[in-house]
Amino acid sequence: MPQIPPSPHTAPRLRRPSGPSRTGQPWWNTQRASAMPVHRYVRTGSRLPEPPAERVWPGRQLDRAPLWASVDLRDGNQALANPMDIERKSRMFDLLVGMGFKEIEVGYPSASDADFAFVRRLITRDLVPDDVTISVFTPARPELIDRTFQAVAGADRAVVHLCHATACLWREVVFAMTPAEVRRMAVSSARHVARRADAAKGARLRFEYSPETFNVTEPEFVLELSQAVASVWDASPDRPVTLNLPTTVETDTPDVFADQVEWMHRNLDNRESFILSVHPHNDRGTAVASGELALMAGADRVEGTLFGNGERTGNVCLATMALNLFSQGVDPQLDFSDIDGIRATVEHCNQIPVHTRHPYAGDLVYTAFSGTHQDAIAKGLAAVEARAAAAGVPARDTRWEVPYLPIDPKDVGRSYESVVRVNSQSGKGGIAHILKNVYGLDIPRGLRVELARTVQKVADAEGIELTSRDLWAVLRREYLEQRPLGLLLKEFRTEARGGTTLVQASVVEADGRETSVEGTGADAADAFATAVARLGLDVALVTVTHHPLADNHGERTVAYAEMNVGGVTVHGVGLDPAPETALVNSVLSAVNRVLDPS
Ligand SMILES: CC(=O)SCCNC(=O)CCNC(=O)[C@H](O)C(C)(C)COP(=O)(O)OP(=O)(O)OC[C@H]1O[C@@H](n2cnc3c(N)ncnc32)[C@H](O)[C@@H]1OP(=O)(O)O
Ligand SMILES: CC(C)C(=O)C(=O)O
Repeated sequence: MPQIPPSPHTAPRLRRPSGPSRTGQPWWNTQRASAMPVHRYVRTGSRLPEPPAERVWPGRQLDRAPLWASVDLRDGNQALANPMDIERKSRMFDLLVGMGFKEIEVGYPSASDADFAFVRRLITRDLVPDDVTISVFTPARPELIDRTFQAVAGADRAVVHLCHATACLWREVVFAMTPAEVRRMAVSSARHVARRADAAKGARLRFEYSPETFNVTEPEFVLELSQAVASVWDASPDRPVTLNLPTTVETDTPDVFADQVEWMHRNLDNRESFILSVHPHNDRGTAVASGELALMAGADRVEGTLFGNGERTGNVCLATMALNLFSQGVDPQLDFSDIDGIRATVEHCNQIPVHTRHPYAGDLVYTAFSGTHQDAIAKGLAAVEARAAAAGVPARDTRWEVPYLPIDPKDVGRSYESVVRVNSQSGKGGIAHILKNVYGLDIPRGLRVELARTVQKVADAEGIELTSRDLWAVLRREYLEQRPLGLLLKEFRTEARGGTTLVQASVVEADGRETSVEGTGADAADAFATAVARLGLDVALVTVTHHPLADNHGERTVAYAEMNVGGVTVHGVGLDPAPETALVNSVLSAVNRVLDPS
C-alpha cells in the first residue's frame, strides 16, 4: 500500500463561525451558520417554464440497456494533461470495441493533428468493425466543419456531431451573441454540415446535435434550436437525429434534470425522428443518478466514459451505469467480465488511476475490513454455495444474495481472496473465513472467538492490516509452537481397548522432570487429557473435532480441542500427518497455553 505522508498541518485553519445560532435549538442540533460566503450563490429550483403537471419518470424502472456511446476518445481525451497518442487511442478504441460499444466518438478531428490522424487511420486501414459506428465532434464553425468532413472522407458510415453552447451566460460572455444570433449560427452550421454530407457520396452519415449547456438553457429556446437543426437535417424515423442533452456543468439535483429531459421528450415534434441522448457531467457527484433518472424520463442513449474521465469532475461513468443495470438483472449489453483488465487499459490510456473506492472497479470495493460485514459476507457466501449444492447447480447459476456485496465479484473477474481483509476492525467471522479459504482450516466457533481476541491484540499493536500469512503466524505462535513453561511430549503410544483408547505417554515438565502417565478415553485426545490430569493438573476435555488438511506439506490432520482447565475454557490445536498425534497435540496445546500464557 502506498504510504501517505503526514499532513503538514495538524488541523485546518478555520474561521470561527460568525452566524447566529438558531434560537430554541434542541441539544441534539447545535449547528450554526458557517462563515462561508453562501450569499454568492442562488438556489435555482426547477428550470422548466412551469412545474410539470405530471411526471412519468418517478414511476418508471430501468428494464433495458440504453444505447451507449463512449466519449472517452473525445471528451475524456480533451480533459487529459497528456492527450492520448496514437498507441493509447488505438488501445482505447480496441477496448471499447471488444466490450461491445457500437457507437464510439473517436475524436475532435479539427482540434489537433493527432485527432485528425487517428480518425484517418481508422478509416484508411479499415479498422472499424461492421457493427460499430464512429462519431466525430465539430463546433459550429464552417472551417472546422470542413476539416471534420476531410477527416471522415471515405468512411462507410459515421455520425457527425455538431455542438455549441446555448445558455444565456455562454451567449453573452463567450459568444457575445443574442439568442437570434445563436439560432442563426446553429441553423447555418447545420446547413453547412448537410451540404458537406450531401457531397460525401456513398457514405452513410447521421447527425448529432448537442445544445451544450442544455441544463442551464431556457427549455423553450433549446427546443426551438433542436427542432430547427433537425428540420435542416430532415430528421426522420429512418434517419433519426441524435439530440444530445448535456449537463455540461452539473448544477442541480438529478430530479431537476429528469424533469428537463421529460419535458423535451414530451414536447419534441416528431419524437420518433430523434434519438434522445444525455451527456451528464459529474460536478455535483451525481452524474450516474442524473443519467439513470434521465433514462427513466425518456432518454434513449447515454454518452459517457469508462470510470468517468472527462472535464473537471468527469463524465458519467458508463461502467457504473452498466453494472448498476447488471446488479438489477438487466443485461447491460456491455462486457465487464474482466473489469481489472478494462481498468488497466483505461489507466494506461488516460494515465489516471481509478480510485480504490470507485464503484465496481476499485481495489477495495469488494473488500470488508469490519468484523460484522466480514461475518455477514462469509455467511452469505456459504449460503449461496449451500443453495447451489441443494439445487445441484454451479454457484454461478444461483441467485446472488450476499450481504454487503451488490454483485458477485467473480462476475466481473475478481476472486474472493481479497473480499475479507483483517485489521483492528475485524472479527472472528472474517478471520475464520480467511483461514478456511486460504489454508483450509475449519475452525470451530469457540476457537474463533479466542483466536479473534489474539488477532485483535496484534492488529491493535501493529496498527496495520494483517495478511493471511500474518494470521497463520498468529495461529502457529499461539497454538502450534512449544512453550518454554509448558509440558514437552517426548513420546506416546495408543492402544484400542474395547470401545476406548489407552494412551501411555512420557512428558517432561518445565522443571525438567520426566514422568510417564497413562489414561483411557473415548479417543486419543480424551485419553491423553485423562493422563495429563494424573500429573495433578485440573484439566478435562470438553470436546474435540478434527478434519483432514491437504496442502503442499502433504496430507495432514488438524484437531481442535476445547478444554476446561481450572474452570476456564481454553482451546488448543494439533496438526500432524498422524491423526492420533494431531488429537493428542491439540490437548497439549490447550494445556500449555494455560501453563505458559506468555
Ligand atoms: C463542452 C465541450 O466539451 S465542447 C468541446 C471542447 N473541446 C475543446 O476545446 C478541445 C479542442 N480544442 C478546441 O476546440 C480549440 O479551442 C480549437 C482547436 C478549436 C482552437 O480554437 P481557436 O480558434 O484557437 O479558439 P479558442 O479556443 O481560443 O476560442 C474559442 C472560440 O470559438 C468559439 N466557440 C467556442 N465553442 C464554439 C462552438 N461550439 N461553436 C462555435 N464557436 C465556438 C468561442 O466563442 C471563441 O470565439 P472567438 O475567438 O470569436 O472569441
Ligand atoms: C459536446 C457536449 C456534449 C459536451 O461535451 C458537454 O456539453 O459537456
